[in-house]
Amino acid sequence: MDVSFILDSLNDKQRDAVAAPLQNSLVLAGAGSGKTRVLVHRIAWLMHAYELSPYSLMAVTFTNKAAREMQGRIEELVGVPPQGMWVGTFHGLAHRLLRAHWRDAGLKENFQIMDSDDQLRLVKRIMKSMNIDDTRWPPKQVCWFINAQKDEGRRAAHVPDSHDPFSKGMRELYYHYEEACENAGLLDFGELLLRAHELMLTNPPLLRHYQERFRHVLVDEFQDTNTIQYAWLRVMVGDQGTITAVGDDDQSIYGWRGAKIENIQNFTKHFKDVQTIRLEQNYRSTGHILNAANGLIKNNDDRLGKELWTESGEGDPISLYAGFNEQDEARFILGIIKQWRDKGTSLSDMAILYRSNAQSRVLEECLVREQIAYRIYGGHRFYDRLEIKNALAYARLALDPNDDGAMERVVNVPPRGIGERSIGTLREMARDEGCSMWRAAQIIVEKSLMPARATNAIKSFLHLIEGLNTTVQQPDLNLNDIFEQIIEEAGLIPFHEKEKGEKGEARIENLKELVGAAGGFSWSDEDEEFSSPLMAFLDKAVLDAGEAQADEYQEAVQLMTLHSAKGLEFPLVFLTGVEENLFPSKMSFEEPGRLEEERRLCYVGITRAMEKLYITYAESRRLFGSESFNSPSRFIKEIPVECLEEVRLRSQVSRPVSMQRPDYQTEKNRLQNSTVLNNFKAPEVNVSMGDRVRHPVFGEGLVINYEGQGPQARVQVNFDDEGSKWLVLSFAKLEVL
Ligand SMILES: Nc1ncnc2c1ncn2[C@@H]1O[C@H](COP(=O)(O)OP(=O)(O)OP(=O)(O)O)[C@@H](O)[C@H]1O
Ligand SMILES: [Mg+2]
Repeated sequence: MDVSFILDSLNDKQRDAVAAPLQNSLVLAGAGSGKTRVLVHRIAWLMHAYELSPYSLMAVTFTNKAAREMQGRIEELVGVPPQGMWVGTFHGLAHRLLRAHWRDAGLKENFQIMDSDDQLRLVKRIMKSMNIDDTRWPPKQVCWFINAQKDEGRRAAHVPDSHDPFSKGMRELYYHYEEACENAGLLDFGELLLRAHELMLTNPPLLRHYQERFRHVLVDEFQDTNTIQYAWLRVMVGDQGTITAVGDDDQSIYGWRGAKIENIQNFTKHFKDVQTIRLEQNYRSTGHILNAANGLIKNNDDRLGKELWTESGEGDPISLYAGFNEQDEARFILGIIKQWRDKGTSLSDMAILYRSNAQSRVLEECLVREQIAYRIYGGHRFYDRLEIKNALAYARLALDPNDDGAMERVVNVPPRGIGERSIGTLREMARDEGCSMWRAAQIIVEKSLMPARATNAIKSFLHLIEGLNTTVQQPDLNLNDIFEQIIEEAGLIPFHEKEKGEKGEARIENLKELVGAAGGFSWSDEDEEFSSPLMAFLDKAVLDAGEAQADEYQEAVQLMTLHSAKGLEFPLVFLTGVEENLFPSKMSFEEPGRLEEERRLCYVGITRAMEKLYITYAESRRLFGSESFNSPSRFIKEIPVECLEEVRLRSQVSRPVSMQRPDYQTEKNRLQNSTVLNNFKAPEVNVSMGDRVRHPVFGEGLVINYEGQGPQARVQVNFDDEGSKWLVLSFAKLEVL
């Protein structure tokens, strides 16, 4: 068979990697140099040139979206889908193993996966039942501790004993947490990996089976594997199998979550006869974008060292925009998006990237106002929304009434007269009897242990869930019918109808969307390890959170954090909020090495852009409920100046790219000359953006923002002594200076 078509569209080095013998190899290369492309072609090559069955291949990607993309690209290349091949994230693959071998893994058949929100609730519950002071041991920190241990492959019993009371307390809580998870059949994300690793170590025949099956394992984004993931890879590959890993040390951005860059160095020691290949030609971005990325990352020490080059010409310089505040930044971005859209660029080819999820709100509001479709990755994701989680909790209870987490969530949602006191009694009883809250509720009803009203309320809840339990067991009901019944019988629609305004409406729409998503869920033969489609759907909702929204293929601007942008590319990219304290984040100043990780994150951001990159920052920003004035990020200064061009909406004022805070007079000119901002003039009181004003109490300040119309009109003034305040214009008695 002629297999040259697999190599045709590759450069020499990429070919070396793709057509290498069946051996261990490591491809180390910068962004956009074709690492992921090499993996796809390598898979095709193994199937065609070496006639390996897809069944004997496993590929690990970083997100579910990347896994789907990889499958699509293989199919495009070879004409048929790679059936039988395992492609997924570490979590997804571990989960698959555990569902298939739940008994060997020491799990309950209907074990449930917890997301971080469920995990936090569980920790809080445990701490409450132990009467532990959550100011001394903040529950979030407890979760953090537990997850960090799991990332390192440590169970509570493996955590070294310590004299320090804090560590001792943490270890103790970890023990109780493990026990609670075990009893309730709950697995957090870290547990999936840890358990899958243990499953292999403790079950030699099973391990042999998988080692014989997977002749070759492929890993993308290898630089971000943590200890337990790497250990699992090593076990799965064993002595017989081989592995291809591709990665870029300059894009290691998950150190804060336990990723170990040392895995790259250890790779050549742990695997035999590793062929190392470096790729240096970048096919993604223009020269200016690439030079900016190279210039920035040079400031990091301890790099494996590589320089990217491109044949694609210099392209447009990177545009730098100094927003007056976050509103202005968003307005500017929207302006550019509309220009590109009107010139014919698809909205899906545009991405807005930010450092932290909270930054998306202002951007989203602006997009909504302008009626531009957008899709948000991460943040408040579809399956994370309150109303969706409630409906899913009902479904979980219907499958397994002993799921305490689900029970706590919905036992009184909608309110049905089971108040905090009753729930407390249920909780206590469950603890004393060593049973689930469901069982405790049954006992209370059987023995009438509570006042009649409370008992009746609990009785009707039991009745409701038993009914749902029958529903989910009907073999001829589709998933969407099941969710329709759940929503109907639990009374979720009338509950949200009572909520005022748009919020309730949006929640009802989301519930309908859930029914739609359930209807569109396909349960393929690949999922044979699930005992029911509902269970497969519930797991997917946790693991796939946000990545598989119904509108995935609709044209929409893509919004995401820099962390979720890894591996992706877009013709037009906005890198926003590039300010000191935000990016690099304030936290990164405290821990050694973190600043370098932030710089790598910036490198990831810049290298997502193919044709055009905008970098924006705001001189004042309201975020996390307070106002701050940050200078432009040091990263901007590290970009070679010839790659940058400052955008001047404010034509008369010339401002070099500088790190200085602007003085007020220049600011005033700048604002008043700004085409964007001058559309906002207070109608009744004669105050304009950029005016110096005096307030009888707060003193002098500068008008920096404006909202609303008529009597509701408000201005934001940055007072010299009192900081920033929002004032209602009609009351504020401002005097323009
Ligand atoms: N030899 C080639 N000829 C043409 N285009 C190529 C070639 N190699 C890679 N590309 C294209 O360059 C872009 C970047 O490739 P790819 O995403 O595989 O890079 P990467 O190294 O995985 O990047 P990242 O580090 O960001 O994950 C893609 O659009 C890819 O199709
Ligand atoms: Mg890639």
